[in-house]
Amino acid sequence: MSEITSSIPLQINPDLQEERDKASFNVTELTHIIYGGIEKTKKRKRLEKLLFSDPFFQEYQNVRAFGSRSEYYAASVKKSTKIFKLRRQHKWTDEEYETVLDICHDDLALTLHHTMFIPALERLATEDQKSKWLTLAKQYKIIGTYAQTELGHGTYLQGLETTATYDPQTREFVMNTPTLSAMKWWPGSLGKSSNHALVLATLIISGKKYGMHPFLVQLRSMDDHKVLPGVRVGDIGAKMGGNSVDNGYLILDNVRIPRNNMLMKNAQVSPDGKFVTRGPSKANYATMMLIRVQICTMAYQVVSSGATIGIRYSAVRRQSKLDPQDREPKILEYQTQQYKIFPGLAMSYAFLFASRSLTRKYEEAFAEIQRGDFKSLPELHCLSSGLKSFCSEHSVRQVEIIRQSCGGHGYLNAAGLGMLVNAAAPMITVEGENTVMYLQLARYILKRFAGAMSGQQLDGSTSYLSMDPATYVCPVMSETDCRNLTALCDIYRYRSYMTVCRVARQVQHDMESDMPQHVAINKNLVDLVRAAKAHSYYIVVKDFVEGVDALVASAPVIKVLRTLCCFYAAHGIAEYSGDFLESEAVGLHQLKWIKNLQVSLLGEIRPDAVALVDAFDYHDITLSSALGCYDGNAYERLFKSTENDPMNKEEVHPSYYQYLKPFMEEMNKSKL
Ligand SMILES: CCCCCCCC/C=C\CCCCCCCCCCCCC/C=C/C(=O)SCCNC(=O)CCNC(=O)[C@H](O)C(C)(C)COP(=O)(O)OP(=O)(O)OC[C@H]1O[C@@H](n2cnc3c(N)ncnc32)[C@H](O)[C@@H]1OP(=O)(O)O
Ligand SMILES: Cc1cc2nc3c(=O)[nH]c(=O)nc-3n(C[C@H](O)[C@H](O)[C@H](O)COP(=O)(O)OP(=O)(O)OC[C@H]3O[C@@H](n4cnc5c(N)ncnc54)[C@H](O)[C@@H]3O)c2cc1C
Repeated sequence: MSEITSSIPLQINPDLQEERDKASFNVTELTHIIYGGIEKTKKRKRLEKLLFSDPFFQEYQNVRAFGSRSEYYAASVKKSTKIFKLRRQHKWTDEEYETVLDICHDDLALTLHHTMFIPALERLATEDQKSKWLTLAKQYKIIGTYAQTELGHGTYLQGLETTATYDPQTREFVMNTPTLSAMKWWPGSLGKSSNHALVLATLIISGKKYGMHPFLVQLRSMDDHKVLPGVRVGDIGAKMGGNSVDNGYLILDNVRIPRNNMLMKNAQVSPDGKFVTRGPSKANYATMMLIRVQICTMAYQVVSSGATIGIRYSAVRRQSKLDPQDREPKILEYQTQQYKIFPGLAMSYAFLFASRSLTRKYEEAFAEIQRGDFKSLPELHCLSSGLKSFCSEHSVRQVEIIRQSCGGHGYLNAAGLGMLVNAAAPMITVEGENTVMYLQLARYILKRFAGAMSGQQLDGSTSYLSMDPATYVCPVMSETDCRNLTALCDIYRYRSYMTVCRVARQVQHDMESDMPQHVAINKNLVDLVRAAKAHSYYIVVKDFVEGVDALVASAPVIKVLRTLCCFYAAHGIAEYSGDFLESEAVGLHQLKWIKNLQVSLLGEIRPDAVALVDAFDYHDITLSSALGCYDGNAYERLFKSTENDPMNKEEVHPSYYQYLKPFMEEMNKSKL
């Protein structure tokens, strides 16, 4: 009788325990640093316990893995309502609620209500409107979404075709999506869940257009959820990932809403149809900026989740031979495996520090904006656009590399990596497609560079553009200098400077050659994006170096983070060596030393790899991965996961009786 069972051993896989025993630092200390202190770690643990003591969260994993789209959506609505109820019951603060979203990896059907609808009301509504709509939204008496993108336009907001035409006779707006391409298309939680939507539409008064403004539109009856007259709404179909969310379409046909349903914090329409605006013209774009900042944090969560799975699995998987006399090694011993996974590990910590720094800047600027001071807005818009693009692009790419590094098992849903890649992929597109956002940053950098050239003293993230390039000497003079974090940061800064300088001069040259500005810009778009990427890379490295330098922690924790930071910077130089050489930020000697360092750091990180991902402290249910579980019993968990597979419900699948049996009978009878 076979001894193979699907029970999970109670003990930790010894291969994983061995890794934990040899860590050079205290994992709990690093966990507290990651979560902002011991109290926050404790609070998160309390919330995890509260959530995951409910068996529903375990069952939810099965529906997600094996249910139909409709079952998955229904389970996710249930999950959303459970969490909303708990939020009210326990009077969670916004911060506690954010923590719950992180713990759940946020695949909530009703996610848009909290991530965009409420923040948009907070930013775009007047105090009077807030006391009505925001209160209702926070009490879940209305459920809403943010409906901006249309079938024909997502990026180019001036091209949006939805109209809100003011009728002074009735003091109402008449909402229309007049063409096929005007229908709203994509908004999350729109198709089936929301009964209200914040619709972004072009305001028209007496035939004149006044730009894009937000309008609160009721879509469904509050009694029976039926769609209201003049409204057509539905789900846009299955996606690559994120299928718990009902991204929807919306057609509006002469839907009338009261004048007060235009959110009027930034612009007002008086009862007699006078338009008045205050603040900058882009004030209505505020919600998008908030989410761009949050996407950087999500990118950290995505890549750190991927690194946790990849590293734990690589520590328990044994394959092939290194020493012919020895047993098969853990695949984590292979230098190539480290080379595939450790960049994601280092990136996790880089993005942790960068997203923290960006969030702090956002909060400071937001407080100023609330006081009517908009001076930080352009810098924040460009910084958040660049970092949103950089962090999403790099994290999604890195998690896919980690998925591949797990061999065949990485391809199984039970590994959790495919789902992670597919769920995270839209970070590249949402809240401004990455190329477009990089170009927003490039436009800002070019202006700042021109300012610096004309003698302006720059401040903020672009202050380095006033440097005198003639004073630059590569700060790496010897192989040991390569470990100097400030020197590595200087190399990134100079590479960015030169990349910006080159494209700025090229654009200027093209325009002086009588090329129209838009032609000159389009001719240089690739290099403009390159400049924005170089600037973003510099900012991330700088934030990482400064974050580690400012840390108050034990020597072993600082040492391991400095090693990771050094690896992150060295790896980037090696990976984009062409750019660094071309900009003369490094010479061939320095490049060789840095590449040597990059590879030798793999061996230095290796003994702490498991401890460094343990420090992220992800709950098994959060990670949702047979390969990445804390106990390292990957094979048992893979086998266990097959129990829930509906394919294994019956010994003989119904398709046998329907198709295979008659086919076999026919074949057996055949004389051919
Ligand atoms: C959701 C929570 C999740 C939590 C996760 C927790 C854990 C996760 C871990 C693991 C699990 C895996 C899952 C991962 C999660 C992945 C989830 C992904 C889904 C998230 C769902 C999000 C919902 C998405 C919502 C949306 O997408 S809403 C729609 C967003 N749309 C856009 O962003 C449109 C982009 N376009 C624009 O912003 C603009 O049109 C433009 C391109 C910037 C140009 O603007 P335009 O007005 O047309 O241009 P100009 O007139 O030329 O003006 C330019 C001028 O304005 C300045 N400007 C532009 N924008 C701003 C601004 N926002 N603020 C300030 N200034 C601005 C610009 O700089 C120019 O200035 P100058 O003229 O001075 O140069
Ligand atoms: C999962 C998901 C959830 C979403 N949720 C919401 C939501 O809740 N609410 C909402 O309103 N929207 C939502 N969206 C829509 C999203 O905001 C848009 O898809 C996004 O802004 C990109 O716009 P687009 O689709 O028009 O892309 P396009 O602009 O059509 O991009 C296509 C290509 O054209 C290029 N391009 C476009 N313009 C330029 C330019 N000026 N210069 C150079 N290249 C350019 C882009 O780089 C890209 O390669 C969601 C989308 C997804 C995928």
